[in-house]
Amino acid sequence: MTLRVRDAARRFGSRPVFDGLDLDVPAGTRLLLDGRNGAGKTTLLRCLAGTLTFTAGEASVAGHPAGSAQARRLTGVCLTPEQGLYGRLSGHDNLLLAARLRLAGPAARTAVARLETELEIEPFARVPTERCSAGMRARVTIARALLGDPALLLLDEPGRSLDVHARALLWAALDRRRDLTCVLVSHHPEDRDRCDRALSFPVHGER
Ligand SMILES: Nc1ncnc2c1ncn2[C@@H]1O[C@H](COP(=O)(O)OP(=O)(O)OP(=O)(O)O)[C@@H](O)[C@H]1O
Repeated sequence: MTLRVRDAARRFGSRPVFDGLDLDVPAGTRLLLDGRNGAGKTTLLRCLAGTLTFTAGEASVAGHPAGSAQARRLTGVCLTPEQGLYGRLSGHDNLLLAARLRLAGPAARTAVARLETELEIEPFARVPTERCSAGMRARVTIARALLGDPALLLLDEPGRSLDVHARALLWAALDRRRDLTCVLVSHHPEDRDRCDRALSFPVHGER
């Protein structure tokens, strides 16, 4: 089981966002999170990525507690597609920097080159990301999340800034990685058909 969540809850102050959440997501499954604005989708992704903790309950990635070093190594994260990049560095250098945290020198360069080709980043790969458009930065951020062949990919509205062609590139990249477990937030109706399951927010388990 790539992702397992047990009786998980998150609240902000006294306000519950979700509770009683149980999930079992096998390898290769695509799980869509949907629901209205503010319902808690991003909060769950952040808890799974380990940048936020659950108030109660627990989650694991391939048996490792979410947020642990082992789980983070297995998790590709793209929570803010246009952000989280070093603006003065090019997309290529951002990718290389991230790749070197996961892979040895030559393997890092090879992985970056492959993803630049796959997501057609080469035309703008050497431009500082602060001078790139939102869609260009989103493509670099998605490539960064795919570095090192993660077991779990967390995507928060990846199509927000992508044009039709870039959206097709993203889905083709996911199709090529059939063992990759993907949890994504999307408000695009066609993305529902590309996923195996959906979880609708708000989520409040049985009490
Ligand atoms: N750091 C925070 N402090 C307090 N409340 C927060 C914090 N982060 C999120 N919230 C609240 O938690 C709720 C869920 O937010 P979240 O971002 O998870 O929603 P979402 O389903 O992803 O929404 P959207 O579709 O608009 O992206 C919202 O009411 C939001 O105001």
